Amino acid sequence: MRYSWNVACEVMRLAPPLQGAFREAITNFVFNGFSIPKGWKLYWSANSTHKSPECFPQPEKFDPTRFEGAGPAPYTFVPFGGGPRMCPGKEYARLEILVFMHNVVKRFKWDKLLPDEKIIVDPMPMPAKGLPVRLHPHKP
Ligand code: HEM
Repeated sequence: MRYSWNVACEVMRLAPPLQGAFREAITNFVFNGFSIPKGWKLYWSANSTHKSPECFPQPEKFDPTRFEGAGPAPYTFVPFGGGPRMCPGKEYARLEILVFMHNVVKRFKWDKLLPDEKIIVDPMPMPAKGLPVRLHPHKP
């Protein structure tokens, strides 16, 4: 299910379920010309890294092939964070997502009832009206 996971990753790139999180600087350092003192709280943003054209050419384009081969450079695709505090539920989430996708795709064709439904971020991205769909079983 490599392609399915590439599709799921591309969805999480464009709409990361968690926008980012906080860290504390453990030493003084300079980043992009900004001096960050030890002890400062920092916010790392999955959303802005995922939309950077340097990391992801044509960042607004939905393209699961970005994840083929070696895939994105380390620490550019971070829906589950990175480093020692990276999400410990990543593999469980992957299993759940793939099982869900497999069952929906194998059993149903589906239509969105609200084609232009907006996504609201509060603080997680969610379809504004709960994503109502009509399911059509492949085998009635
Ligand atoms: C699509 C699903 C999920 C996404 C996108 C996600 C994302 C994240 C992110 C971005 C972090 C912060 C990592 C960091 O600070 O570097 C995190 C932390 C965490 N996640 Fe998840 N997560 C998901 C599912 C889960 C599941 C299913 C579980 C448990 C069964 C879980 C448990 C945790 C825990 C306990 C932490 C805190 C880890 C720590 O601070 O050491 N997550 N997750």
